[in-house]
Amino acid sequence: MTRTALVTGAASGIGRAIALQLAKDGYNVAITDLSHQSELGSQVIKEIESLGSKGHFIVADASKRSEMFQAVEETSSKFNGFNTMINNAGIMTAEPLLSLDEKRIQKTMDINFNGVIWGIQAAAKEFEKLGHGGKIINACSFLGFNAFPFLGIYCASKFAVRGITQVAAKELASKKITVNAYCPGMVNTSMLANAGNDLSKELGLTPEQIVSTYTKSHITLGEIAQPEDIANLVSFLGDEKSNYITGQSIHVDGGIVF
Ligand SMILES: NC(=O)c1ccc[n+]([C@@H]2O[C@H](COP(=O)([O-])OP(=O)(O)OC[C@H]3O[C@@H](n4cnc5c(N)ncnc54)[C@H](O)[C@@H]3O)[C@@H](O)[C@H]2O)c1
Repeated sequence: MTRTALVTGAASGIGRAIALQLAKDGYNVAITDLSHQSELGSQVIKEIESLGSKGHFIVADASKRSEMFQAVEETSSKFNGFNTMINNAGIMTAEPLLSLDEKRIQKTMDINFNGVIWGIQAAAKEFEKLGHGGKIINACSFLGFNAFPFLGIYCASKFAVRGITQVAAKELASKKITVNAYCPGMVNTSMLANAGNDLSKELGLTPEQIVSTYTKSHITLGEIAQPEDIANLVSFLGDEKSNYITGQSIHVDGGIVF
């Protein structure tokens, strides 16, 4: 039977690469993103279809519980099944700790952390309704293990994703659901470009200098990742070859050493 996946925040970046990889793997792929990304989302669906798979774009805000439940239900009914949930949507927040305000903390946690919880809840309930287990895969980061100055709330949100991934794996094991996370390092997406711009003033370096300095000093393989590098790990975590892996937050970062 054809497997079905839902990937959140997949109109661009790592989510798009995951959606395309899963299409190559033969999945039906639904993707979500925010309404202003609809055009890009529709393009991703065309790319999925050109790979011979079925795609479906859903406008849904990952930080809204009801929209995540609706997106999962829509995916399941559209493709008559549902096996794999990828909680990918996330935002970067660069701000000195001492000037972080409630709004920025709330927004970052709402998307990066609460969004993962809504995705876990919605997927687990749907798997249960369908009478089988499934796979849940969350976006963490090397910053779910390491502190980086001026990225405090982003780091905290990713430490939290790592924690909830372990808890969810324990709570959902009896339902035959595995829960894991991918932890990219620096990946060539708009998020990295924006982070470079935002950190430029704080670190006194140009965005290009930030990336090249940290690449040289911290990345064993000496280069940043492409989104496809992350998608390859997610492809494995979605496959039955990874059935005995759960609760893990797995590095895919070119060997980042802090
Ligand atoms: N790029 C990196 O270097 C890097 C490193 C480690 C972890 N990550 C994580 O990987 C994930 C993807 O990152 P990326 O680099 O592709 O980011 P990106 O900014 O390039 O793309 C993120 C996508 O998510 C969408 N999105 C944002 N908020 C959303 C919301 N509330 N609901 C639905 N969609 C939303 C955006 O519109 C965009 O299409 C994120 O969780 C990020 O924290 C990225």
